[in-house]
This record gives sequence, C-alpha cells and structure tokens, in this order.
Amino acid sequence: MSGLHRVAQNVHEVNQAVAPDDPDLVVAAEGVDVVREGKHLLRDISWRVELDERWVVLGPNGAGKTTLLHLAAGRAHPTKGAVYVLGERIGRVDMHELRTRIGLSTAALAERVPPGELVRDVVVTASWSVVGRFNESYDPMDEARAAELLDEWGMAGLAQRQYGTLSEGERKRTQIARALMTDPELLLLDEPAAGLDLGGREDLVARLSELAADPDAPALVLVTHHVEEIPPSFTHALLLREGGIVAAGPIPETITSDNLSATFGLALEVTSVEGRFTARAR
Ligand SMILES: Nc1ncnc2c1ncn2[C@@H]1O[C@H](COP(=O)(O)OP(=O)(O)OP(=O)(O)O)[C@@H](O)[C@H]1O
Repeated sequence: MSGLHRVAQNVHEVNQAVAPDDPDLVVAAEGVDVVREGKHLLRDISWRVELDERWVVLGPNGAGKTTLLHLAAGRAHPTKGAVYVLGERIGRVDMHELRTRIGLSTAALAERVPPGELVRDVVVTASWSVVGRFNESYDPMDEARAAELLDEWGMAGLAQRQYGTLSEGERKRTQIARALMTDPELLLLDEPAAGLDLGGREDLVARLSELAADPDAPALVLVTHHVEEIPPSFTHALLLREGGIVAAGPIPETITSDNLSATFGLALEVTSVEGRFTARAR
C-alpha cells in the first residue's frame, strides 16, 4: 500500500472510529502517537471510554500513563492520530470550555494549591478553573455544592482548615472533591492513593468504589501502579508498557497473571478475592 493510501485509510479509520452522534462515547483515541523531543511517550494507542465505564490504567514508571491521562484531559495533543473527548476533537476546540466538563486530579495540580488556602476554597475555586482564591465572588449554589462534596468525601469537619495542615489522605479527598466540583462528565485521577498508609488507601478505595457504582457518576479513569488499588466497582483496565497497550478490556479478562507479567516485565502471580486484586513475584 502506498504511503498516501495508508494516510487516507488512517484518516478514514479515525473518522469511522468516532461516531459524533454517540452521546455515550466520552474518550476516543485512534492510532495515537505522542512524541516529545524525539521520544515516543505513547505509540499506536486506540482506546474508547464510554460514559458508564470505569477504567483503571496500570503500568510501571514511565509507561506513559500520565501522558495518556493528559490526552484524555485535553491537556496534551497527539503527534499522530486523533483524540476526541466528549465529542470534541482535541486541538480543534476551545479547551477552556471543554476543561470545565472534565475533572482532573494530579499531583502537579495539587502542588499548585497554596498551603494557606482554606479547604472549602480549594474546592469552590474549581468552578472558576483557578487555584487559589483571589477576589472572585462565588454563587451561594457553588458554596453549597462545595460543602456537599466535602461532606460526601468525609471532609465536612475540616472545611475551614488550611490545606497545608491536612494529612495526605485528607488532601487526596479534598482534591477529588475539587475535581467533582463542576459536575464533570469525565473524572480523571492520577495515582489518587499514592503516599497513603494502609488505612488511608482502604478508605479511598472504598469511596472510589462507591462513586464508581453510582450510575450518575461521570466516566472514570484512574491511573495507578498497583492492582491492590483497583476499586471493586471499576469495570475496565488498560495496561501500558513503554508507551504501548499490552492489554485493554473488561477487568476480569485483562487483569491476569500473564498480562500483568508482560506489563511489568517480571513473572507475577495475580489473585483476586471479592473484586480486590493482589500481585506477587512468582
Ligand atoms: N516533555 C517530555 N519530553 C521528553 N520525555 C518526556 C516528556 N514528558 C514525559 N516524558 C517521558 O515520557 C515517559 C512517560 O512519562 P509519563 O509521565 O507519561 O509516565 P507514567 O507512566 O505516568 O510514569 P510514572 O508512573 O513514573 O508517573 C517517561 O519516560 C518520561 O520521562
């Protein structure tokens, strides 16, 4: 096949791959490469997320998980292929408008929160897509929504505390409440359990599982290194290694010893009990 034909076919496949009238399709990536400074961060990624799906993205350090999350958030552009998020093609739309429809929680965003910011304000400022309260005035409905989310995430008693005084678990819950502030259609969480102790991790996994089981919750994508952090109500998994997909699909078929061994490059034995997974070297 000539190069021109191949390009034409790619364009055709991308257009075919995305049904703009499918309201349930939240993320659609087809044949996506991301290249930065001559390095392939992602290679030939084709992935679809539907509204009622809850995805976990697993892989070792440097596999490209955060890059994939940034694509889904519209904060990175593909070098090749096309990414559609909430029906809009990344790179062809006003990203500011799209971003209010996407909740994102990452360590990089969390680091931008001023330590003196009140917990209540960390959450409510998401309605203006800003970090750090300045002179904006907030609708009482926004204030009420922030209070409701803090309550749901077990932070009601700490709403008046300074963010910098919170424990890591409390910070993580505040960040998720903030990411939910705009009632997003897509919620993206990058390693929400990183740095938590066992009790904190179990508490967060249970809360995320409850969120995932809610039919009114947004589509969810959670990035992690550890199968132990997969909330039981999550439905799908995508395994990444060196920028490429090792396996993707429903969790029971995807989180297997063979797939996980290929993803992490070592022989692993995966076991599951009541929807919770553990992995150990064979
Ligand atoms: N702008 C860039 N230029 C060159 N390389 C980059 C750039 N951004 C990221 N990388 C590299 O791309 C690879 C994938 O990064 P990414 O952060 O997506 O991985 P990750 O799976 O989230 O890793 P971790 O689990 O360690 O957070 C890493 O090797 C990283 O160093």
